[in-house]
Amino acid sequence: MVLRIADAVSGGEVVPVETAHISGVSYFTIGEYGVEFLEFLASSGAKVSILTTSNPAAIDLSGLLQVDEKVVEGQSRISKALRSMGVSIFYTCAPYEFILTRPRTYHAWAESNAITYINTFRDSWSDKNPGPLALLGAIAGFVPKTALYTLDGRRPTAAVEVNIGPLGPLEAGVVGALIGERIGSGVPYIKGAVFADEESRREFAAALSTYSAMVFAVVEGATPNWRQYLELADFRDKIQISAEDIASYVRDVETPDVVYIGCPFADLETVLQIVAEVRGRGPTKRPVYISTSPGVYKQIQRLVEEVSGYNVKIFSGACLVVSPYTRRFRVIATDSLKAMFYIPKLHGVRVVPCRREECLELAYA
Ligand SMILES: C[C@@](O)(CCOP(=O)(O)O)CC(=O)O
Repeated sequence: MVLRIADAVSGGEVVPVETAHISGVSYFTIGEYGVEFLEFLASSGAKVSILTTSNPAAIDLSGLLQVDEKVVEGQSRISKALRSMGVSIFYTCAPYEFILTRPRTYHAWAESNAITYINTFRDSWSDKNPGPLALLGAIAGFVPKTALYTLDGRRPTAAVEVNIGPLGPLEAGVVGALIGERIGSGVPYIKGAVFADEESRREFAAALSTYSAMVFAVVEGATPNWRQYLELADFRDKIQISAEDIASYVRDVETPDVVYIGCPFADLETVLQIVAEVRGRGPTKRPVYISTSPGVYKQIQRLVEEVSGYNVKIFSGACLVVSPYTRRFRVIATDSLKAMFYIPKLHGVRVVPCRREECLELAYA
């Protein structure tokens, strides 16, 4: 099947890949037909031939997100099928946290934030493979050699100037979304962007690829080999992003029912910062939900228990984008542009943006 797809999209050429990461493994997003597809592959004896990880599921590791029995059952069928194919069911949207991909190595990843992260901040090469293709590629060990697996296909096409100072997670997300919306396709070459921390890099990568089809940007001074990319550049577009552009994106904040941090999954530092803040201030008035990766979660289990008494709910392996649990809320405040995009579409719940500090203020308001 991979060869047939390659005939259609890459002139029959394929590229061997070191790792795969599949998306579309939540019963909420793939439903019955998706489960049947996975069960069909598993029952045919298919096995992955490379390290393959999976995106978040509809249910978290400790059962904090209570969902219908039907979803529990569907999710467990998905896990069973994935496990029998040899997929590492370490449900995370941030596999780059523990798979330290090297520059100029090939990968078949399907989750757009993760692809954009490794392409942009590591110059590791992955195109956006649809979930089923990433899985088929994991079994075959190769995927179609589409443009992003070639140097020519990674040639920057748009010059972007961002002179705003260090970008925190919300600003980084807005910059990603604005570049995505204004350019739409091609490869942006970004000058002047400084990311305040790891969370900001994650939010930028997630927003760029949520608000456009782009999964690679060259960030001057940050992307490995950026000088070579600059030499190759063939700029057709030129845009500037200003502090005013960012301000106009972040509208007045409506009072939320809950605050949500962790789309993409929050890194350890972010979790620890929030924990320190609530330890100092005491229980929040509105619940704060934080999704993080199973790896981080396992390291901080004692803290998770401690802050649950402060109305802070840290969970892992699932997120509020792919879990139907989200539907019980009316308004969610978040610093994630990706959550802002998907939650209203998938769950019909309103989402308002806030900087991390403002989000916490809202939790205490
Ligand atoms: C809901 C989901 O499709 C989010 C969108 O992912 P992406 O940004 O298109 O990779 C993820 C998933 O189903 O695993």
